[in-house]
Amino acid sequence: MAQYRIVSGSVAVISIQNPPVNALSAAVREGLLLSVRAAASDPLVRSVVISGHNGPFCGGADIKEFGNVSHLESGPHLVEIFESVEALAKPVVAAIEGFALGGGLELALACHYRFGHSEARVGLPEVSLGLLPGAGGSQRLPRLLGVRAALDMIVTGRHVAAGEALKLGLLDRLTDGNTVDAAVRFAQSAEGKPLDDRRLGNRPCPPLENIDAFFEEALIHARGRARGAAAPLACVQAVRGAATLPFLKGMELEKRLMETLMTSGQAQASRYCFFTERGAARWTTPTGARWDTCRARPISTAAVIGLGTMGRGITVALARAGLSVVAVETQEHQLDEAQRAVSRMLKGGGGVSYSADLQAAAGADLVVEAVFEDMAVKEEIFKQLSSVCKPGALLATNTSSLDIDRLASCTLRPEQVLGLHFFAPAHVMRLLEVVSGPRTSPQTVAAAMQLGRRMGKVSVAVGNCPGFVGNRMLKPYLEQAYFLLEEGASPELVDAALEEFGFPMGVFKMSDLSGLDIGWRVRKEEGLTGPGVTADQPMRTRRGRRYSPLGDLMCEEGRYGQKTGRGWYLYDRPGARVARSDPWLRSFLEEYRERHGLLARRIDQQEVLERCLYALINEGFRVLEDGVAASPQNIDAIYVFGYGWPKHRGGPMFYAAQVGLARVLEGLEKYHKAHPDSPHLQPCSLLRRLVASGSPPIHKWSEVVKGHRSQL
Ligand SMILES: CCCCCCCCCCCCCC(=O)CC(=O)SCCNC(=O)CCNC(=O)[C@H](O)C(C)(C)COP(=O)(O)OP(=O)(O)OC[C@H]1O[C@@H](n2cnc3c(N)ncnc32)[C@H](O)[C@@H]1OP(=O)(O)O
Ligand SMILES: NC(=O)C1=CN([C@@H]2O[C@H](COP(=O)(O)OP(=O)(O)OC[C@H]3O[C@@H](n4cnc5c(N)ncnc54)[C@H](O)[C@@H]3O)[C@@H](O)[C@H]2O)C=CC1
Repeated sequence: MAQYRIVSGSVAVISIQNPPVNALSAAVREGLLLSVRAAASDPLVRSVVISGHNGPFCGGADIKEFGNVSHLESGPHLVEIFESVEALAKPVVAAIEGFALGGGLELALACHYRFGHSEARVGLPEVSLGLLPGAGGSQRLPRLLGVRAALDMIVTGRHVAAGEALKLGLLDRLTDGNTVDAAVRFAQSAEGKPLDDRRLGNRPCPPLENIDAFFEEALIHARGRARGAAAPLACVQAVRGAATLPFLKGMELEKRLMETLMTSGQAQASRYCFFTERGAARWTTPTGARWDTCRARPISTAAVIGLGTMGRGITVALARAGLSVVAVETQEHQLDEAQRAVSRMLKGGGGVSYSADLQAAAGADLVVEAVFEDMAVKEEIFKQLSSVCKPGALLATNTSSLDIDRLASCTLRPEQVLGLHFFAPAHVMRLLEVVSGPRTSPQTVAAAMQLGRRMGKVSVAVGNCPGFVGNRMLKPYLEQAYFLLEEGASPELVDAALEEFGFPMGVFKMSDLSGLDIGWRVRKEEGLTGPGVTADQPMRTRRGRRYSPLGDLMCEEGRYGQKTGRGWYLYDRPGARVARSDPWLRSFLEEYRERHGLLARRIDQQEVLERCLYALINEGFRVLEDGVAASPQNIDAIYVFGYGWPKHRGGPMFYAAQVGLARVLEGLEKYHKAHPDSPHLQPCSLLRRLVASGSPPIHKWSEVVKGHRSQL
């Protein structure tokens, strides 16, 4: 799978052919090595150009091979191929169109010259797969760019646009025209010229002052950002090798580090996330409609109703995807403020017009409602939209908790009603839950999924139920965190355990950020709190289950979180972000425990993790059982891209499989026995059945789920 041809009499053009991204599979590696050898031995060949077939240069090593050692070991090794390329006595030019990523860029670094198309991008994104550039990239890039720039690229894994790559010296030349033709012309001009200096393996790394201090600091910085991931730290170690060791010794270090990473659970989890992200696009619905049989009607105009926190971000996301947007808001001051905020985010008008009148939505292909979380207000808007909007227009709500079916039934077009659950900030967060009810048509889902892709979102099709998938699973997680406070934990202890696990923020810091009042309002609507609710039942029980009123009591004290400068933590002023421990809270919790006869006990981090995460995972199994999510992979995509679940732990369902389903079941049984009034700790029947059927691998869970009532 590497094409070999001679052009212009003396230039061998080797073209990597493995659509869609020209990954370096075993067959490609075989073909590449044979071609390089052919070019070396053919006396007519005086120079070589390496390119990608039909566009992209190369998306790197074939990630599908990584899970299987025998696949990895079949065919020649990339390191060996790249050594042959670098050692060739004839100039080799990489002609980079589209992208050169991972092993693709490592191949280009082994070439003597790099030509890029002006719209190409290059990068070493292995770190996001739990790896490092293990085919010489960690050793050659620092020799070319210097340690600082190389370390930045390798530790962040960021894609670098051609213009920047030229400035960095990573690309030698750019062209707007045909890259291969330009590279061929250049290769001919380089024929016969000395190459020693062009071989990066021969070059020392550009010197760096205070090298030890530099790397110590780099390690601390990487550790601070890694949230427990091993790969970024290994990347720093490998680059340090490049800066301090001869090339071959550095290559040995790179190999050792790579072997450890490649066989790690973290790399397995990160790889799983890579495919999970892409797999979400292959959606299904309960009526049997599928992503590949259903055509989506294109959407080119949209209306957003309500320009508060969410509506502004949604407007920006839609405008950036190229839609023409009309933004509707009834409050004059909100409208003015939103207009300024949206323009700032879009750096100009960006195809957005504004109105205070719902009639402005009449011509839109899609309407996204983002007004207050109040059923009566939303019902009224959906009634109006049903008559105002043109036939065929889709009506979406961004509600995070209300019933989509109820909103659909307010309209004359229930098949065109759906939930588009964006996450805050909507123009930044990658996740979009596409929520369909029983009457939502497959074409509506298809159009929403296609739009999600245009916005660069990871869109996951889910069924309608309270909280959909993400928030539904969050509820038991939050609940256990509250219970732990009652039993003796502090917010600091709970948050530290979760942050050490890899969440960017513990549950209490997260509540302070999003606002405690949001949950309070929802609990009031559900009749769980509010005047008179506790008159005929104990303070810590609701509907026969354990209930913690801690969140309600905090709100009654006016402690809404960051917005009021006080919540589970203390902040310097309302709106400030730095959380400090609050002595008030400690006494508040002590008094609370005393009042309710609760004895504080020592709680360790393991209990925090097991109680919070197993309760969340248990709900995930229930979601699967109910058919609200089509697969465990979809649940994991929701958690990784919407809730900060660390990628190197794969997502909650993957994590459960990695921990062992029997262990999760055992843990839940233990905690449920200790807390029988907490139903979320009662293991669900799907988990029991999976364990009884021998804990099959995650991609086989659907066989056990089958037979259950499914909404998807
Ligand atoms: C005992 C054990 C011994 C261990 C020995 C250890 C030694 C091992 C030596 C191995 C050395 C390896 C060295 C190395 O440097 C490793 C790498 O190169 S890792 C790969 C790095 N590359 C990437 O991370 C790029 C990943 N891809 C992307 O970012 C995007 O796909 C891309 C920007 C290229 C294109 O984006 P887009 O156009 O949006 O398309 P999609 O993302 O939807 O992808 C389309 C399709 O292609 C699949 N795919 C993409 N990249 C790869 C790939 N590298 N390998 C395999 N397949 C890939 C993708 O999954 C999509 O297919 P689906 O079917 O939809 O999933
Ligand atoms: N804030 C968050 O983090 C998230 C919120 N959501 C959901 O998004 C929706 C909006 O939430 P926020 O943006 O936080 O609320 P918000 O209170 O910041 O904004 C709501 C806006 O709607 C406007 N509005 C009210 N009635 C209107 C009407 N009839 N016509 C036009 N505008 C009207 C209000 O003036 C206000 O500007 C809610 O359903 C919420 O549950 C979903 C995901 C996350």
